[in-house]
Amino acid sequence: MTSLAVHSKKHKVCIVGSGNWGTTIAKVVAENTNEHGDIFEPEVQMWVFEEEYEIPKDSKHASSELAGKTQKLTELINTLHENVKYLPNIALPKNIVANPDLADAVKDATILVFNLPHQFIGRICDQLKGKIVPYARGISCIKGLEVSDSGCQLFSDSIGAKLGIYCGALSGANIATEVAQEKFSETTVAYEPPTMDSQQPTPAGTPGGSPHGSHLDLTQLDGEVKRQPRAGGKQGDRKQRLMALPTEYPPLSHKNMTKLFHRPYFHVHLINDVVGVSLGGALKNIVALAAGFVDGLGWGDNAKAAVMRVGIVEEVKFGKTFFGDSVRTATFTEESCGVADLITSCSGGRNFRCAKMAVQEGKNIDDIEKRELNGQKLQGTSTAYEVHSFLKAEGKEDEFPLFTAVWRVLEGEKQPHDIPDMINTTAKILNQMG
Ligand SMILES: NC(=O)c1ccc[n+]([C@@H]2O[C@H](COP(=O)([O-])OP(=O)(O)OC[C@H]3O[C@@H](n4cnc5c(N)ncnc54)[C@H](O)[C@@H]3O)[C@@H](O)[C@H]2O)c1
Ligand SMILES: O=P(O)(O)OC[C@H](O)CO
Repeated sequence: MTSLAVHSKKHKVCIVGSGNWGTTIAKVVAENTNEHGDIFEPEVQMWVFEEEYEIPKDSKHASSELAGKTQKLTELINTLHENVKYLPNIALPKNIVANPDLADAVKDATILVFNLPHQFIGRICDQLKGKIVPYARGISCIKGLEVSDSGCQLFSDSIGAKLGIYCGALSGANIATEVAQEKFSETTVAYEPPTMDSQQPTPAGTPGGSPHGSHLDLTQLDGEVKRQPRAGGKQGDRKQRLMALPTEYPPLSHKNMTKLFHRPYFHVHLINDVVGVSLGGALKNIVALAAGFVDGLGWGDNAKAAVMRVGIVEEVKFGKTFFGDSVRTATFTEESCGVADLITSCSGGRNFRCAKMAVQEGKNIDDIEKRELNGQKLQGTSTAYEVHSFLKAEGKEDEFPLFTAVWRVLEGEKQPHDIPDMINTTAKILNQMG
């Protein structure tokens, strides 16, 4: 059944963040807002943490009148239609507007896409309070976890709680530069629109939409998709208090959210397991460090496969232990945000590459990060510390030997060649057998 409703307003999108992935997602979204002018305003605001930047002498823009002295990054992006610092050599659609003023960038935006290194999001949310449209909806592309004295939270949950909005998650096997070059990849989006957002009727024969966590058929996406509240029920409870999207706007149904992110080269699978999507993206960064450590020793593919195997087991166990049974194992094994992201991250990701170089050169990984990444940020090192402090507080360090091993190596307590011993469950079993 198709709704014939005509909506007088269109959704305005703001990307909060403009790094390597932030700019790539801005490109994806801006291509789609141009194509779907019936749902979205074409212009996409991209908030930029302003900085001065000088175009390098080997850049194709070296002869530009902007070259030769430092310029504001926003001016460079808006003039050259390229993020010369964080996504060089990728042409950006002209409907992306780089904006250094956070409050101005989010003004009137009904869709907020959060995409910045996880260590900065708390402060950004503080600045956003009271500045956003109260019925805005969010998507977090952040790969990390918020660990505090009160426990461990998904960023989609903490953003939602701080801003009083519904926030879903997007994560997948997505090395930004490859996506920006329009090489084929897949991603996973967890988005459960609050009931009130789905103003179009549920298609006949699909009461309540698709089953929890399964792929969704695009032809059936106009209706609401229901999910059991997960352990703790925070999202479920909060959703009841959300402000309804005014009927002047097209519904933010699964179908319209898919139209925002899906490209011929970037395939979106919508599922309901926001916990699995978020944990896969956050925890694989720790595993990628372990893969880099053993590869840096020259131990070859079998060693890397071993830490990846243990890593995915610990990812699922972390979900089940701390977020309850509503986390689906299949999210880790079948979706792009699970094992596929683990594979790509342990092959060509920044965490993997920097960890490998650190071992090969006998240097500190933080120094390698500064030398190699030109301002981009590793997420695995801080996540390893954050997850360790959470596991320690829970008394469960021993139950996650790989996550703990990575922290020990980063701390200098252990060496990369100690990793096999630290994840050796056979030795433990033999000990127990006497
Ligand atoms: N790069 C990738 O390939 C990729 C792919 C998928 C997901 N992700 C995830 O997306 C998120 C964003 O990563 P990214 O690659 O866009 O970032 P990045 O690693 O390129 O980090 C640089 C960004 O951080 C910003 N920044 C620096 N200091 C800041 C501050 N004090 N406050 C606010 N911003 C500041 C910079 O302005 C720049 O925009 C991360 O969680 C990452 O794990 C990255
Ligand atoms: O480069 P990394 O290690 O931050 O990983 C990038 C993406 O998350 C891969 O999906």
